[in-house]
Amino acid sequence: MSKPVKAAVFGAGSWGTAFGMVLADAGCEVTLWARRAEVAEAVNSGRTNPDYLPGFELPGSLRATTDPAEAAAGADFAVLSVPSQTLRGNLADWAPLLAPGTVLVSLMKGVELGSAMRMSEVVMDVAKVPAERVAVVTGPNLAREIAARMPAASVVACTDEAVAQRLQAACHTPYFRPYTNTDVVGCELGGAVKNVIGLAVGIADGMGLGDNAKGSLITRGLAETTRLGLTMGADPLTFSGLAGLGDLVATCSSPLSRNHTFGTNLGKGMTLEETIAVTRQTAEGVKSCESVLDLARRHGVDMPITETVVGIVHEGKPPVVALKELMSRSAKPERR
Ligand SMILES: NC(=O)c1ccc[n+]([C@@H]2O[C@H](COP(=O)([O-])OP(=O)(O)OC[C@H]3O[C@@H](n4cnc5c(N)ncnc54)[C@H](O)[C@@H]3O)[C@@H](O)[C@H]2O)c1
Ligand SMILES: O=P(O)(O)OC[C@H](O)CO
Repeated sequence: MSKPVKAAVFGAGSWGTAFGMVLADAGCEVTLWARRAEVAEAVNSGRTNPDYLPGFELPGSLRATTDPAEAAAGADFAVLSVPSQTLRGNLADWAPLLAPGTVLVSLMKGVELGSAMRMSEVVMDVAKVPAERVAVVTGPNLAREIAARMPAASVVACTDEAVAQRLQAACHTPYFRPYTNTDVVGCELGGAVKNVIGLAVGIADGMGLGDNAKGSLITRGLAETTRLGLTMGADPLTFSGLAGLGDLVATCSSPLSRNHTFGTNLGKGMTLEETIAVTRQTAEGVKSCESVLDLARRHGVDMPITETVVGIVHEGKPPVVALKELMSRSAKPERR
């Protein structure tokens, strides 16, 4: 009998815990690193994570620890699931603990502020590993639905298809269907920009702008994501797949999305401070809208919806003013 695949999941928030369940259900030996002892204790003795996934029973084979060395020991995959803006600092501590063959897997959907790096680039930079040792999991994967073992498809991306296939096998369950993709750039951009578009759609929903506005924002959001992706060397077909359209649809239509909900609260008239105060989990688009816009400007790409979101979230622009500006941009052909 072959020995079970070992996975370390760093980050016991909603997605780290839910993806840890997926890996455990797929037959992996999973150790979850939690920042707080009470979270590790709840996972180990109560099989729950009440702070992030209340009401879900975790598999007995999912163990937790606060010791990163214990989690990292012998891991085939080191799965990273912390907020994008803290990854660099966290990974600097964890990378020395990993064995030379460990594949680093990013679950994160953000772009680093300041450097405008995608998460796989931050991983390569900090852990000093080549692209073939870094994989990305992305797609329409709302953590609470996955934790309820509701059906979902996903994308496992790595420049080395054999590595993507190994990870695919390690996380394939009857309810979680991962597809491989070698377009890491496109997959990561799809995940990061959909959070920004999710904010925009949430704002529109909060303002009561209707479903035509929602459809228009999703479609034009995908257009600006694709424009950026093409300039950065991504495969345009990635954006009509799970990492692009699939994730946009899930995020922009679900009350479970933190980005969508954050936007809805802003659109209803809450201030930024009030919205932050009621948001208990990571809404990546709030910070990444600025780094995505930075990335777009570095590549000379026009991203009007992203720019509008930055205006509302970071520059105090009232949503009604931002809407007027967006709608009064000069007329143009759809495909340019
Ligand atoms: N929740 C989802 O449905 C979902 C699905 C797909 C992808 N993602 C992505 O996964 C990533 C993680 O999101 P999440 O939903 O698990 O977030 P979360 O807010 O639920 O959990 C974040 C985790 O990171 C930890 N953390 C926060 N600051 C930290 C720090 N400075 N150092 C170390 N740990 C820290 C928290 O304790 C928590 O365990 C994000 O990039 C998100 O976009 C989330
Ligand atoms: O809750 P959100 O907005 O971070 O979205 C979660 C996932 O990325 C959906 O695929």
